[in-house]
Amino acid sequence: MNSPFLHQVSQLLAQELPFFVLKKSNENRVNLFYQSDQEWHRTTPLEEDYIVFAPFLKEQHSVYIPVENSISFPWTHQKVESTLPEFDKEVNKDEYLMLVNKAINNLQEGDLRKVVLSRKQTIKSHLSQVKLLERLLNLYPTANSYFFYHPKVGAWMGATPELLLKIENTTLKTMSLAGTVAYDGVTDIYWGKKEREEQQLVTDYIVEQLKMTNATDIETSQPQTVQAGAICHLKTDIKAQINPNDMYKYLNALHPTPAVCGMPTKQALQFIKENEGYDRSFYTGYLGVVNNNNKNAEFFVNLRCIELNDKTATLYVGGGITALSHAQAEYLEIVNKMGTMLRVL
Ligand SMILES: C=C(O[C@@H]1C=C(C(=O)O)C=C[C@H]1O)C(=O)O
Repeated sequence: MNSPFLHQVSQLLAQELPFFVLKKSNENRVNLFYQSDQEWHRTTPLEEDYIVFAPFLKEQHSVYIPVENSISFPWTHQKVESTLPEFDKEVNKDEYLMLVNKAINNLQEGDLRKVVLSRKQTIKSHLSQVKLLERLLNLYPTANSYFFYHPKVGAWMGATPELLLKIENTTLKTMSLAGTVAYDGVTDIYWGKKEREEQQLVTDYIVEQLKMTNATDIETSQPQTVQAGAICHLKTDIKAQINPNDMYKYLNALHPTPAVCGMPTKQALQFIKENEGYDRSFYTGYLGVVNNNNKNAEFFVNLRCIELNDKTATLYVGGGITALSHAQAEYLEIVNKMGTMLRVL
């Protein structure tokens, strides 16, 4: 059963040692990586394998965990209560509507074509961190679920549908994920113009960025609907051939994609910094495992995530705004997205 894994996690938390848990989509194993001291590694470790937990802003520090110890445990999914708890939907609502309307004006007039705007909300949480992790893993078997802890940085967890970058020898895989509707039992969805254009913009950007890194044989799939918990997104798979020694070149070229920042990147970043009103920290950053001196690596975008503090959890959610957006609909979208992590709490 799952208790040896959960026991190990609670010991690491009690000892205040940095660790990272990853259960990839549809896998029946959960991987635990941990460090035996409390040092905050701010540069890439010399070890062959390491964890990266990176913030949204490139000027902020990532956290690296050299993989000195790693254990893979079997995970048996168990049914858990998953009703949406009561929560105050009005918190920050007016601020968000104002922010989105300001962005829409800007998008209709200036050079900005898309900007992703988010908000955060802090909620009381009575469950222990280990219990929350157990619920997360049981609730979202098809997501990429993670838990990150570092005594000098804090604890974060999430269930993300978005791959930022996967490198396997000379093959690179990524995806363009944007466009959101509530899932109501069917994935045969008619996507509107706003969503289709917004997602295509992300695909085009990724392909252009890959071309600039000299990746070759770039292939894109047809956009398709994917379900992520109670919502659906539009996704295009992208594949290319690369030189695995240049992993950081590709990572830098892709992050942050217009799926989490906007387009053009510089103007979108400026709009976010000047108007969002808080530091996103690790939300919309990325996380993952690097093996074998960068030859194999996999990074996910840090979405549908929470930051855990003593008895509170801070949820972060956002959505892409374009000139075709309606503020009220965008607000409903982020409320829906909040449901993913609220069901865990
Ligand atoms: C920014 C988030 O999600 C991103 C924005 C999306 C959208 O605007 O439709 C969809 C998927 C993600 O790329 C989030 O969930 O917080």
